[in-house]
Amino acid sequence: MEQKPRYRRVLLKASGEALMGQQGFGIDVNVVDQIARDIAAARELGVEVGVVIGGGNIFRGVAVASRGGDRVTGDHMGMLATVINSLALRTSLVKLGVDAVVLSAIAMPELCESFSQRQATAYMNEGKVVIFAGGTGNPFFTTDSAAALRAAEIGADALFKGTQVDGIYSADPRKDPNAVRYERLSHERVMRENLAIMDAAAIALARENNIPIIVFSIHEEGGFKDILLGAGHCTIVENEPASGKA
Ligand SMILES: Nc1ncnc2c1ncn2[C@@H]1O[C@H](COP(=O)(O)OP(=O)(O)O)[C@@H](O)[C@H]1O
Ligand SMILES: O=c1ccn([C@@H]2O[C@H](COP(=O)(O)OP(=O)(O)O)[C@@H](O)[C@H]2O)c(=O)[nH]1
Repeated sequence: MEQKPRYRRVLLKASGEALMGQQGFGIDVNVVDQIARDIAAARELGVEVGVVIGGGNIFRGVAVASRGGDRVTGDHMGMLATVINSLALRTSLVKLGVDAVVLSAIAMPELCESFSQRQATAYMNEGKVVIFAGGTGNPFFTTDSAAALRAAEIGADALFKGTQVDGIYSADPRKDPNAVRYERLSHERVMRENLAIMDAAAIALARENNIPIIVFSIHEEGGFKDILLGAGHCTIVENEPASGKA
C-alpha cells in the first residue's frame, strides 16, 4: 500500500536540550543519529524537510543575563551553539546517505553557507535537507521563533516541534502530574492560556501565516514519520475555521 504523507514540505524544530540525551550537557551522538534516522524516514516518504535546532544543550543567553552578564553576548554564544548542533546533525545525515546542507543566519563561510531564502528554497526543491543554523541571527529571539520564521520563508505546510514531551498539556507536564494532554488546539487558545510550549512570538508568526504547529516527542523513534502519515502521538495546533471553537 502506498503511504501518502499529509504534508509536502515541513520545518522540523528539534530541541537543543533533547540532544543531551542522559548527559547534563553537550551532544549525545546516539540522539543525533536517531533524529537523523527520523529525518531520513521522512525523506523516503518524499517529504521535503527543513530543520532548525536549538542550542539549549550548550548555551542559553538568558542564563548569562540572569547572572548579571551581557544578554546580547550571551545570545551570540547561544546562536553559535545552534551552529555546533547543526553541524553534528549534518554529519549524522550524511552518514546515512541523506543529502544535507547547513545554512547559517550568521556568516561563517569556512564552516557552512550563509542563509538566503532563495538558496534555501532552491536546495529544498532539489530534495536536500536544509538545516537552518544560527537561529534568526538576532539576539532576544529564540530558535522557536527562528523555526516559525523559516517555516514561513520556505512555504512549509507545517511546523513540527520535536521536544521533550509528547504534546501540549494544560500545564507543564514535567511539573504538574495532573496536567492533561490536548489533541487539537487553536493558535489563539495556546496564546490565550499561555501554554508555554513555544514562545508567543513563534506562535503568533505561525498563526499569521496559517501554519499548523505539531508538537511531538523527539525521543520517540519513528514518531515523526507516523505523524506525517496521519497517525502517531502529538498535539496539532491549527487556526480554527471561522465558525469553529477550540
Ligand atoms: N503546557 C505545556 N505543555 C507541554 N509542555 C510544556 C507546557 N508548558 C511548559 N512545557 C515545557 O516546555 C518544554 C518545551 O519547551 P522549550 O523550553 O522550548 O523546550 P525545548 O528546549 O525542548 O524546545 C517541554 O519540555 C515542557 O516541559
Ligand atoms: O534567533 C535566535 C535564536 C537563538 N538565540 C540564542 O540561542 C540560544 C539557544 O536557543 P534556544 O534556547 O531557542 O534553544 P532550545 O531551547 O531549543 O534548546 C537562546 O537561548 C538564545 O540565547 C538567539 O539569540 N537568537
